[in-house]
Amino acid sequence: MQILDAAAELFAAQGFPATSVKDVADRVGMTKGAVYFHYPTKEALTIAVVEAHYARWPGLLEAVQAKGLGPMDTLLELLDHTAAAFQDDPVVQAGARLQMEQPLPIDTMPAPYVGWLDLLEQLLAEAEEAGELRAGVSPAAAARVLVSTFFGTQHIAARLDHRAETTKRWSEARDLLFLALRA
Ligand SMILES: CCC[C@@H]1OCC(CO)=C1C(=O)O
Repeated sequence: MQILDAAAELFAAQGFPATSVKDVADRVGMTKGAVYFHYPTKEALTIAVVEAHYARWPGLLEAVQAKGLGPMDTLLELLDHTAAAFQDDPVVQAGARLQMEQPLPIDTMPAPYVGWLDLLEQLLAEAEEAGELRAGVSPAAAARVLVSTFFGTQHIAARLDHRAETTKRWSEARDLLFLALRA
């Protein structure tokens, strides 16, 4: 197991305060010194986990775009796979929990939400170009609604059922939202 994966599992399960570098070292079967060789501080390891959370999305987007779907279906498929990642991927789960806990100075952590706001606005603008977005719907406003809804859905899933129902909860929100978004 990689150090980052072990840290993600611990951060996802018990959060930043309750997780020590020693816990990570024990989980990955290394000494603390070996972990510190790769990540000089707990804070550096924390930032690396949050960065790894965001690094998941470009590859997922590429995989979905390779299916050659229309823009609106690409958007829908991307968010469905993202919901599955929040349900099953400890790195994604750890990044989300760390962004909620904000254990480090705000300017040392990646900015939350902005990557998704930009990407979804771009995909919705492509949908508008293709005549797939309901007339009068602003891609920027729709992106904000989608990000807020997705964030809230994954957060509630985390608090109410340890993320076991994330994809089910997202599909409920998705079905209603896309009724309003599709032309
Ligand atoms: C896609 C909704 C936004 C997403 O949900 C949890 C979280 C963690 O902060 C996110 C982010 O920062 O982009």
